[in-house]
Amino acid sequence: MARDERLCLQAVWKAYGARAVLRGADLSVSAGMLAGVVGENGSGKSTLLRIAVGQLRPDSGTVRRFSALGYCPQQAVVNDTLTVAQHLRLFQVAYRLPRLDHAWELVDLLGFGADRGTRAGELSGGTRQKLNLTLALMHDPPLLVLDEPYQGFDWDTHQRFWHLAGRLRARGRSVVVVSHLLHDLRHFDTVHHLRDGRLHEEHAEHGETGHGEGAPE
Ligand SMILES: Nc1ncnc2c1ncn2[C@@H]1O[C@H](COP(=O)(O)OP(=O)(O)OP(=O)(O)O)[C@@H](O)[C@H]1O
Repeated sequence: MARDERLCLQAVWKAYGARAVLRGADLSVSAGMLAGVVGENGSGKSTLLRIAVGQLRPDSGTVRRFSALGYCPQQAVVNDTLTVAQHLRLFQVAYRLPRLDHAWELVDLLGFGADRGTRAGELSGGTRQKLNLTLALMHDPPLLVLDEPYQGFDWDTHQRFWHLAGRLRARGRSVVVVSHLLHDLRHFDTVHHLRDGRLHEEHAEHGETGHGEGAPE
């Protein structure tokens, strides 16, 4: 095990019927690391993340997690009949959190406090995604696995997300993000390109997150 490793996938294979999606994928993420997973549509990024968090079993290979995690799935898993505030209280119980201060800070940072009393089924797509992300982050776990977490975010919120990711990294959290956006690659410490079922690490030019993005604290 590498020093401070939080997540380790080795030789992971996964097929759906005859279609082999993952063919020996390896991924290692350490503490304080912001890792990007990129690849074409259908290359298997969500499959890889679902295996990484234990939602899906690989056909073969090993998956090891060395800490609690927060998972933001591509599709928000929320109950349309519950309000934003009710979701936070429900997850407070699930995560056994004494307080919701951090959760409400995230709501403020992502800018959807005005929707605290709105039912999830009546939220806009972007705001629903803000709730999805808040539910993954509110217990402040050491490992975060985020599948296109900013879908539908406006530009300002998108920038705030990267500022937040930079703060998490600075506090030693490990963050894995699936991204489609070329201009986001500069934020990552390592970029892992999923191609033909395997991850190819490409060296990030520079990690800029948290350094002068201009988003407020
Ligand atoms: N439950 C499933 N049953 C059968 N095939 C599946 C299933 N889930 C995914 N697939 C197929 O596996 C391949 C990889 O899907 P996956 O969602 O992991 O890709 P992705 O890289 O996340 O795609 P996108 O960029 O479009 O989100 C696709 O061809 C998809 O159709």
